[in-house]
Amino acid sequence: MKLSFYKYQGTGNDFVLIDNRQHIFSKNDTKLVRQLCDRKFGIGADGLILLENDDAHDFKMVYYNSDGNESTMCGNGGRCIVAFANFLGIINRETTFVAIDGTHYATIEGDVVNLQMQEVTEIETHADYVFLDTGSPHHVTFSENISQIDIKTEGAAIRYGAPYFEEGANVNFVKKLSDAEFRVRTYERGVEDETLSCGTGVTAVALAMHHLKETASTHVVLQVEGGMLEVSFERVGTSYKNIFLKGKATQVFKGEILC
Ligand SMILES: N[C@H](CCC[C@H](N)C(=O)O)C(=O)O
Repeated sequence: MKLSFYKYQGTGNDFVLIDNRQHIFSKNDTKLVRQLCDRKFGIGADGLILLENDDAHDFKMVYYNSDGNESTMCGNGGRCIVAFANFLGIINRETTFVAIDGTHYATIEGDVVNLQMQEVTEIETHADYVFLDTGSPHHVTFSENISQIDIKTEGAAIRYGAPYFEEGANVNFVKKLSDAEFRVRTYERGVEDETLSCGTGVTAVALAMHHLKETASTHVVLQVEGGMLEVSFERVGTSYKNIFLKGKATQVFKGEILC
C-alpha cells in the first residue's frame, strides 16, 4: 500500500503527519507506527500524528510516540498539526481542535503557532525535583552542567526509576540563563532518548520556575537544542491558566511510502 504523509518539525521535535479524515490508517498497528518513525528503515520521526474529523471541533489530533504506542498530549505536535490544518485549508488563522487531553485553542501567523495548553492545578514539589502534568507527565530538575549531561543515561534512570517505573515520565533538565530565560534539555518517554525540544516539557519548566519563584515573569523564554520557545500563563490562586506555548512549526517535505 502507498501511504501519503507530510513531515513537520517544531523546534527540532519532528513528526510524521497523516491526513486521516478518510480513515485510511490502521490505528492499532503499533509495529507500523514504529516502522514509519524508524530513522533507518522508515521516514524517521519522534512521533506520528493523525488528523481526523470531529463533530464538534475543527479536527481531532491522535498522537503516537516513536515506540509505536498512542500517548498523551504532544505540545510541539499540537503546534505542527495546526500548521498542517492551515496548509490543508481546514482552518485559516485560528482553530479549536480536540486531543487526548481535551480541547485546544490556537492561532497561526506565518509559521508561528500559539497553542493554548490545558490548565495546571497541581504541582508536586520535592527536594530535588518538581513533577507536574501539562498534558503529559513531566519531571523537572536543575542541572548546572547541562551541556555535559549524558541525557539518555541520566534521563532513562529517572524515567524508569521510582516513582514512575514502567508508566514513566518525561525528564527535563534546566539551567537558569536570566530572570525569564532558561535552557532546557529533555529525555522523552516513548522516544526513550533526548529530543531537540519538548512542548509539554518546556511548558512544565516555565510553570515550575514560576512556582519555585525562580522567575516572577508570566512570560518565559525557553532555549532548547532545536531553537527557542515561549510560554506565557496566568497564576490564579494556586493554579495556572491561560497557558500558551508559542513557536515555529514548519513543513519539511511531503512523501509517499510503501507499507
Ligand atoms: N513523549 C511524550 C509525548 C510527546 C511530548 C512532546 N513531544 C511534546 O512536544 O510535548 C509522552 O509520552 O509523555
